[in-house]
Amino acid sequence: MGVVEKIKEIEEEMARTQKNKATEYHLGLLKAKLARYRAQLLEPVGKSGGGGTGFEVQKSGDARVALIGFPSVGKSTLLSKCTHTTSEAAAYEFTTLTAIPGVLEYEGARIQLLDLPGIVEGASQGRGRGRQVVSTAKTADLILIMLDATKSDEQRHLLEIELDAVGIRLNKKKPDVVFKRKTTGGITLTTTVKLTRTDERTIRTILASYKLHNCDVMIREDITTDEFIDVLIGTRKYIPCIYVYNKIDAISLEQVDRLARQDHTVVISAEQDLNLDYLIERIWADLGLVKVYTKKRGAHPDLADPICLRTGATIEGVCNGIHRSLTTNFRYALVWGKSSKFAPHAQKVGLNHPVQDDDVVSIFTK
Ligand SMILES: Nc1nc2c(ncn2[C@@H]2O[C@H](COP(=O)(O)OP(=O)(O)OP(=O)(O)O)[C@@H](O)[C@H]2O)c(=O)[nH]1
Ligand SMILES: [K+]
Ligand SMILES: [Mg+2]
Repeated sequence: MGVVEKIKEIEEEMARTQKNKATEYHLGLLKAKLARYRAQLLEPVGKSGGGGTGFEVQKSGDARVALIGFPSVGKSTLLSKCTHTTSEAAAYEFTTLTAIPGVLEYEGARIQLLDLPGIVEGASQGRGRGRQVVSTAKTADLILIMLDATKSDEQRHLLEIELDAVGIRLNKKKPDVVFKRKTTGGITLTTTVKLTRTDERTIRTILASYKLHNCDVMIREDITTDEFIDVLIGTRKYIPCIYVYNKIDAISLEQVDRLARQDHTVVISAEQDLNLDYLIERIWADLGLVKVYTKKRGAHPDLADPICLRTGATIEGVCNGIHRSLTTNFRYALVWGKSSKFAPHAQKVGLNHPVQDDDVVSIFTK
């Protein structure tokens, strides 16, 4: 039996099994099995297969945002509106056949916006170019799931399933679980909270099914069985996502209102230029970018031209944001703001010092 059939068999068994306390443990086992087979499905077949790889577009700018959606929802129209790049848009499906990058400039940030081919149901299982598209989504710092507001709401769920199947977890934090493999000593399982959505027996069964007989597991959050499996698999990507409903010019105000009230959702019309400024604001906010102001010795900080960096960026990033040569000639930096441990006074720091939003930085060179 091939992997696809095995997956189908497990899914059928799971559908047949009633969900209750008595079956929780058996279902956990099935889920673990399912996750293993799914992972196999995504492994590249042979050397030339490359099933798991995305499009080869160089990352550039401060962050990457990927446009994911069914054909003809308006992805290319949006790219052409928000960037200086033109991506062909047309009324027929699969107009876009490859990844097209554009640059979105906002608040001193240069954000790479990636237009991608439309995907169909089953994309993650290798149908069409879909697998390449969902693999590219994995490289994004933010995913825009683009939906046609005139079409049924089911599209949203179908896309989530495709992204979930390649290990992308949307708008979720990594589960707070510490997992350490060991060579001996058996399993030490500690929990710092009461587990209400899974239980120790299920966790132990899953560990056994992965042949993990020696490890430390510390669970610090009320996780589900699925989340525990994600931790074991370890390659999950936790990516923020905005659901973008396009073509609101073609639906009633009541419908627009209903869509706009959903979480993580922005409603737009790419063609009619409706609400695009708000979408860009939301993209910037959800990327969690950090703005840093530079200051020359004896002068006031330059508030007009901040440097934009990713959360977690360091002084080295600030240097590169000003000029490449600064890193080579770097002596030390002074920082004022949240990242200074002597705030409100400055701290003298090196290249590895992480900066925070609204910091002011002075660089001193040789
Ligand atoms: N009514 C309306 N139509 C739109 C809007 N945005 C795009 N369209 C139309 O939708 C069709 C598809 O647009 P595209 O930008 O090619 O869509 P796409 O998602 O890139 O399509 P593929 O590349 O084929 O996947 C075109 O006929 C556009 O004119 C909008 O805001 N309102
Ligand atoms: K199209
Ligand atoms: Mg397109």
